[in-house]
Amino acid sequence: MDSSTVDAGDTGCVSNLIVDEGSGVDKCWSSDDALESEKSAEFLTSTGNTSLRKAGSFKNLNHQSSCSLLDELKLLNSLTWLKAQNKLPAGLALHEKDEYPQNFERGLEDGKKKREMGSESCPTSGPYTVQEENPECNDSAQFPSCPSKSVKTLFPLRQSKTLTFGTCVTQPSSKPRLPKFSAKKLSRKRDLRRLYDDNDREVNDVNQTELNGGTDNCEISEVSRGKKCKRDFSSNGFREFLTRESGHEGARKRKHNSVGLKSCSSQQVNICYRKARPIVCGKYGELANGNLDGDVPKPAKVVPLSRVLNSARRCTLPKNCNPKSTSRRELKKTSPNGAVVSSDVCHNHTGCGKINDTPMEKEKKECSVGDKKIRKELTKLEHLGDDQSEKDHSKLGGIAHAQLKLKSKEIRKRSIYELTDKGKDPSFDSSSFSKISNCLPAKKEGKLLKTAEDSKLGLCKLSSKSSTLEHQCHSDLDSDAFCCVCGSSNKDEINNLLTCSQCSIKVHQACYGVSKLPKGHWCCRPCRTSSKDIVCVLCGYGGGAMTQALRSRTVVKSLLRAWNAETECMAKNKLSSVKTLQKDSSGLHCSGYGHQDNSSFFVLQREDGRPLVSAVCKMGMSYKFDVMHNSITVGLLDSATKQWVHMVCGLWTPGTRCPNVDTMSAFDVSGAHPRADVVCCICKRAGGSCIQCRVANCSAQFHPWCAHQKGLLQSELEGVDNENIGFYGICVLHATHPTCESNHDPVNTEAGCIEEEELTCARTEGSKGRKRDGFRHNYCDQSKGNGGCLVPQEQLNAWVHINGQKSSTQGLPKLPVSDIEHDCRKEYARYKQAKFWKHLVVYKSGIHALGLYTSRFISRSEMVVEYVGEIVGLRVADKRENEYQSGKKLQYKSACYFFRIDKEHIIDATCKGGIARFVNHSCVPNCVAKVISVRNEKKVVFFAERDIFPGEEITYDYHFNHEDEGKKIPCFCNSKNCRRYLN
Ligand SMILES: C[S@@+](CC[C@H](N)C(=O)[O-])C[C@H]1O[C@@H](n2cnc3c(N)ncnc32)[C@H](O)[C@@H]1O
Repeated sequence: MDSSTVDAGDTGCVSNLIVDEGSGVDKCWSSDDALESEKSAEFLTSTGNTSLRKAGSFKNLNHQSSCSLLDELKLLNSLTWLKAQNKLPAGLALHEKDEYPQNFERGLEDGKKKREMGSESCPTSGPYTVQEENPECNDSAQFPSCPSKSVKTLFPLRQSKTLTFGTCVTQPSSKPRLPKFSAKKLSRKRDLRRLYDDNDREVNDVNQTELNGGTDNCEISEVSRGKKCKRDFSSNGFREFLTRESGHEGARKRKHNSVGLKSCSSQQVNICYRKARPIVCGKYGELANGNLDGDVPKPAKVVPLSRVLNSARRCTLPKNCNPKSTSRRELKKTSPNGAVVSSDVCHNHTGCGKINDTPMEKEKKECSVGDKKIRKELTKLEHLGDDQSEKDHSKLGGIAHAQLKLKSKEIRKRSIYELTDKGKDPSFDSSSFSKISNCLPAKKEGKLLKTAEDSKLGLCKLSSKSSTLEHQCHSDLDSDAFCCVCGSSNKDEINNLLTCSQCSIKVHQACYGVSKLPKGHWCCRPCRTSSKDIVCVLCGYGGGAMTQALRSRTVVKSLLRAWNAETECMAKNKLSSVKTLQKDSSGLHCSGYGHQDNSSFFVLQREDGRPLVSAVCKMGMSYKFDVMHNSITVGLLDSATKQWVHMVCGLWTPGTRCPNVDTMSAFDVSGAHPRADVVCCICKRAGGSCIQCRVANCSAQFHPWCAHQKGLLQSELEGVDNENIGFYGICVLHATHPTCESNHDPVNTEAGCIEEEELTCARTEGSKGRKRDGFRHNYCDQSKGNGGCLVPQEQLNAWVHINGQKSSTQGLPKLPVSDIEHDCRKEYARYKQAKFWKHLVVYKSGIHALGLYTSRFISRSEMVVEYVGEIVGLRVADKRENEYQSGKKLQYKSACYFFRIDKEHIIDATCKGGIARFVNHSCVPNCVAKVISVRNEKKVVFFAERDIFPGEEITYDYHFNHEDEGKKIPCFCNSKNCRRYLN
């Protein structure tokens, strides 16, 4: 049992402390232990990571907070001394009762004795003592980080918390008299405040414990005074100092401040009152005064949020701005000088072309400088071969070409956006589709257009516009050079973008399995084999990069069945129409039904004898005949005909395999299970292999190929060691309106819930609620039929193989890092750099007790906040949960601050945590929580699911496990589609 004392240094927040459980002995250890360099330490500090350190490793402590505390104390001490010497600076008064308390040491001694007698420690006298920055510390002996002895002589600014076996036991401070300064001399206070620099607010401990300890909540303070009061309230001395400074007026104001929602006077800019913390009482969490010692509660003086927002940085929407047109991309575009500026700054530019005020300008500068810095840092990392580096990605092939893919992704995002907007617009035509169909070879574009001519949504229609559209498609193709598989235009010497000399499609070597750069012309496989009119056996569409399909009989049959179902339908109901159509279709005649393996279909023949299969699509009430002549129909009569599959369909369709990992020259599609009755929600055609939208409860199904056209495909690294890649698709609706209610599919509801719950969720009330523990480590089983699939190992091998070959000369092989993962990390770095948490405020919530609000515009997919707290194992979490439930602290009983990050770990933000602990649940949230990995550390990060406007409360879906009646927690999210219960 190690009796090391650990210290919370840094800036007040003991975030992501890792409290592990061992063989009966809980250990606290620091994630900083894993730090390899000073730089990493800095990074962690700036990112608000744990500051716990084992005893003996305090060398690495960030002295910032202990120094600022020290400085404060020194200052007070000095003032006392100065007063004794009659040398107090002019204008500064120090009353006797405010002087440095001489009884402090006695208080310390008392406290120490008590602890020695075991009265305040955990019965098991845990081996570690965790000192929070924020809680008051009354024992300098537990402050090994304080370099100066003077700490020992300081008055009890803090109340310490002993964390033993995962238990927090509050040690009441020996409350000595605290210094009180003249109310007039606020300038001195400013000096003092300077000691508390405008540091990372998120990393401030927002511990809202101590009903009687009176720790203020820095975020609450911020509500009323914006930035001014937000700094380290870890020091009660400082608070007291400020409080008393305000003199009688402060006292008067305190009367109106009993709930403590607002601890800053609205008039006295720099004053924060020391208040009892608000607590959440009762089952539904009514706010109550934290002071339970008989004070008559006074009504809270609640400052209107509008005022808070006004006093916070101004990020108001320009009047003429259309909220819908605020995607980051667009905002960036509208920046008048063309500079890349952060979204909130750009926001002011949107439609207005001017910046409102100087702070905004400053912010803009900060942000763009921040952006630059991040970019620089990332570039540096990339050059250094960091695992996030783009170069490594590119080594792995087009799929992993994150940096430039980002560009292409953004283009896609915009395209989706435009599509959606236009989709709503009756004037929408397929031009948007053509814009994003840039991977279609010019030659084959027309083919796709033809085959999709009857679709109602998105696909180009052969109409009077068709020539224009095709022309547009072609010109898009001319200007862009994107890989047909991954969508990236990136290329490098080891992964070239090849162009087929015949059909002009472009593919990365790695995406198509071309390990050697061909000398001279290169041809794709269908062109090499002179295959004409080929269509993919999985989706029925032509165009794009294809490879051979093996064992395709079943899928072909299914496709034909789907087509034929429509034909049959027509035959039964509209036979006369068929005849009419036949007559109308020059050069065609019907050879009647064909039968093959119990499935029947029309076989139509041209006059020259070439076989055709008819397909009929509904077009309103009439039927239209669409005759196709393609590799599938030809294959009906000639079994030697080669069948083909899109690389994209091969990769994204569950059940396919790639037997030849060297060349990816073929996919075995026999494992795919197309359903003839499933209609693709993008092209509206039945048949082919569809995947389901990855959003839980969404029953939308679509062909991977159709989704690819719209940039709706996603791939992510998964598994504990990122050993798997999950392939997903998202429907247009959820890509553009993530919060939209899904089509409720009763068949898939349960599965959807399981998946969603296992994604990222707050822990349920009660440990036995962890029915389905675990983050999605392995999608193999769960994802089937739910939109996701794991790529078979062979396919992965293909990528790794080609990379391996290259990397033997070019560097270490690395698994591809998905775009999303890369983007998340990049976004995380950007967020930290720009300190975006500064725009978040804690304020009374309409949903429950306190909530987190934004005072700036946050565009969709931006990082909003990180959920920080102590990382504990399940056993510790269970123990704590019991303690919280049975303890005195009411707010712990009624609110859950646990967030499960994976099978074994939970972030407990109950006692120590960041502002994300105030994020309430909503059934229609504006954020989504994701677990991302930053330097091998798991982080829980909230990303905006849609644009969030200043003044909106931040919410996410808790995904609590379902509980039986009686244990249900009513939901007060007030959303239209509220599920009524949290669990
Ligand atoms: C992490 S806390 C959220 C912050 C909390 N409002 C506070 O003031 O500390 C989570 C708890 O808030 C409450 N809560 C959050 N969202 C809620 C909702 N939509 N309806 C009812 N209670 C909610 C639940 O008691 C839940 O256990």
